[in-house]
Amino acid sequence: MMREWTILGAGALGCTFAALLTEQKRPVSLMLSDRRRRHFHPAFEFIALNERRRLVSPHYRFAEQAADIECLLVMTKAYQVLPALGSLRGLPREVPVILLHNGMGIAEDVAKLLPHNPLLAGVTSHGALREGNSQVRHTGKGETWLGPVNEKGKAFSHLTKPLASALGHAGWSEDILSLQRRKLAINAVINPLTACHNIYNGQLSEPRFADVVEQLSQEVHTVLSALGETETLEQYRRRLNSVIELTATNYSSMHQDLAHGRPTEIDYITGYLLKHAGELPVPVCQQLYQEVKKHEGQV
Ligand SMILES: NC(=O)C1=CN([C@@H]2O[C@H](COP(=O)(O)OP(=O)(O)OC[C@H]3O[C@@H](n4cnc5c(N)ncnc54)[C@H](OP(=O)(O)O)[C@@H]3O)[C@@H](O)[C@H]2O)C=CC1
Ligand SMILES: CC(C)(CO)C(=O)C(=O)O
Repeated sequence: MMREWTILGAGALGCTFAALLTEQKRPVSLMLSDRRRRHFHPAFEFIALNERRRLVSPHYRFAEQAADIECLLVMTKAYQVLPALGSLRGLPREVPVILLHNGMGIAEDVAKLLPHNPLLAGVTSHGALREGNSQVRHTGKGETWLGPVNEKGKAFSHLTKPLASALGHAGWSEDILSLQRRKLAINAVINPLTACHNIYNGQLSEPRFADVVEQLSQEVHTVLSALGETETLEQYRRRLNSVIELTATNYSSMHQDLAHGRPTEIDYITGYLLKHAGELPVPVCQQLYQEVKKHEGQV
């Protein structure tokens, strides 16, 4: 039986996944927030990497239709995950729930909220941008990894198959926590620095940022190592530099969030590190956290 994918969070990434899944004739529905109830477009325009444009018309659902969900991909911002899932009364307990947001620390609360559901997490390096109310651009193709958060989640590795054919790549990792930490390690340097200094990612390679990038990388690496991460500082530095190079002309998501007056995901990136630092000194993380919070408060 072909399972219908329900995507909770019809934003840049959610619409991009919906467009790529429908292209493979996979049944998809987009679950919209309450505020869209009165004004949603029946279709959105998807601009593919090759500039080809097409209209995508998935099924639309609202929270009260949670009982019909077969497989749930959660693609809201990190701070929206718990309120969004909390409104899904009647979600069947056998439905797998896959969390695809940036940052960490939410899966633990979701496990308490939905103790019976198979719970999975994922990381993706696809890029997507909203260009208007009903227009979404796919900006970069990347890898997507899923893995189990709880015991029941372990039975769902087969979900990577339809995702791989739609997205170009999807893999399964029993240690998804490690992949999330590695993504967080990148975001914890690039995102707050680019947001606070109002620069694009590539500018972090300029000599004026060398010291702060180095100090911040060491702090991030120390905290994540204490949490069990095995990547060496040297391997991490190389990975970070390569992401800075590959995304040199991008504005990071945190930069864009601040620039558009939206809340950021800082609590689940730098905030997660601060929460787990214990006695470890993390002065640069602390300072950047406060600075981003201050900017958020001003918007
Ligand atoms: N965009 C990208 O390139 C990438 C994003 N990510 C991560 O993926 C996540 C999503 O990012 P992105 O798509 O850019 O974010 P967006 O802000 O574009 O999308 C989030 C969507 O979630 C919706 N939403 C919020 N609350 C609810 C709710 N209660 N019920 C239903 N829908 C809800 C919002 O709806 P509304 O507009 O109505 O408020 C919005 O459409 C983030 O964690 C991001 O860091 C990861 C890799 C790449
Ligand atoms: C990798 C990076 C930093 C690319 O901009 C990103 O994931 C983000 O902006 O959130």
